[in-house]
Amino acid sequence: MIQVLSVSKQYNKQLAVNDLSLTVKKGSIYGLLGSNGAGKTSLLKMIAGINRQDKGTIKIDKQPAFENIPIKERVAFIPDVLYFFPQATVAQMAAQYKEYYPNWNQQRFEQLKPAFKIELDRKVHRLSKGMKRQVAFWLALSAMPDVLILDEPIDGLDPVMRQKIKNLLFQDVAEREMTVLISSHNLREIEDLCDHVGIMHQGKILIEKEIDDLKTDTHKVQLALSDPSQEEQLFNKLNILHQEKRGSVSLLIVKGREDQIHEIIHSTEVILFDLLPLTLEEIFIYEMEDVGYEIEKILL
Ligand SMILES: Nc1ncnc2c1ncn2[C@@H]1O[C@H](COP(=O)(O)OP(=O)(O)OP(=O)(O)O)[C@@H](O)[C@H]1O
Repeated sequence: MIQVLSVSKQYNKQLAVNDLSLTVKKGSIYGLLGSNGAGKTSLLKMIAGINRQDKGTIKIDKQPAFENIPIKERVAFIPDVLYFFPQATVAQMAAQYKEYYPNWNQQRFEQLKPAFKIELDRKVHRLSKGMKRQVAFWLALSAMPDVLILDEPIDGLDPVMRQKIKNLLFQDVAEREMTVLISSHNLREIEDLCDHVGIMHQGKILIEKEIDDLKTDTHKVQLALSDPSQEEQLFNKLNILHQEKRGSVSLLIVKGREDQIHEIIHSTEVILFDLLPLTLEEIFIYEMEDVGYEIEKILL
């Protein structure tokens, strides 16, 4: 479990992380979304125990994260800019990981070989960008971490490899309750992976949601009433996030249980009534509109 409490980080005059709190439960996959410069990398480096926060506390399984060797041995971090030892081959990098991570699983490393199809004697710095990223995943997953922190991990991976890696992550989460924190600019890239999503902006988490709740809780409603004068009274009974009018048809984004929305709307005579699911992207856009932020760029 990752617990971040009131954490701030400043570089010279630049406040990168601003009094931020966040919890990632054991065995869950948390997607941290945010535009360029939102503070994602700064936060992940502190959680990975590489950088120290100026204020607040960061704990992994109740232990402080910063430079805590027993904790770092159970945490794997794949940064946005990858680092491998100069001139090292894949096999040599694996040997280094084996030294560092007590839970390194050589059998798993061998088992994953066909998934990545990269020869062990290849020098990592000569591999393509996407292949380097594959090696980073191969090593991290063979280290059997309890916590996996991924900074923009999908960048440079082809669609087949993205799917393979997503499946491997799901497997580790399901089988041994690995906890995953993953940052991205793009909701679509990670929405099928995460069970929680938080949106970060200017060093703060603006909104944080459990995906299953969101999808069952927010709906798009198209509606036309026989008697339009009853609209206001009806709308007051609904929890409306967004509302627009197209001719005589109202388009509403409504929060609440589907059966309750049906019951409220059918208390009035309707000419047209449709209740449709929303994409996660739409839900965030409407939710953010509700708190007054323009968030579309992060979500597209
Ligand atoms: N080492 C550093 N020295 C000075 N400023 C820094 C340093 N690292 C980050 N910053 C600043 O902190 C802010 C947050 O940067 P950070 O890299 O954490 O954002 P990010 O959300 O990961 O961005 P991106 O999506 O573009 O990678 C930015 O304004 C950045 O310029």
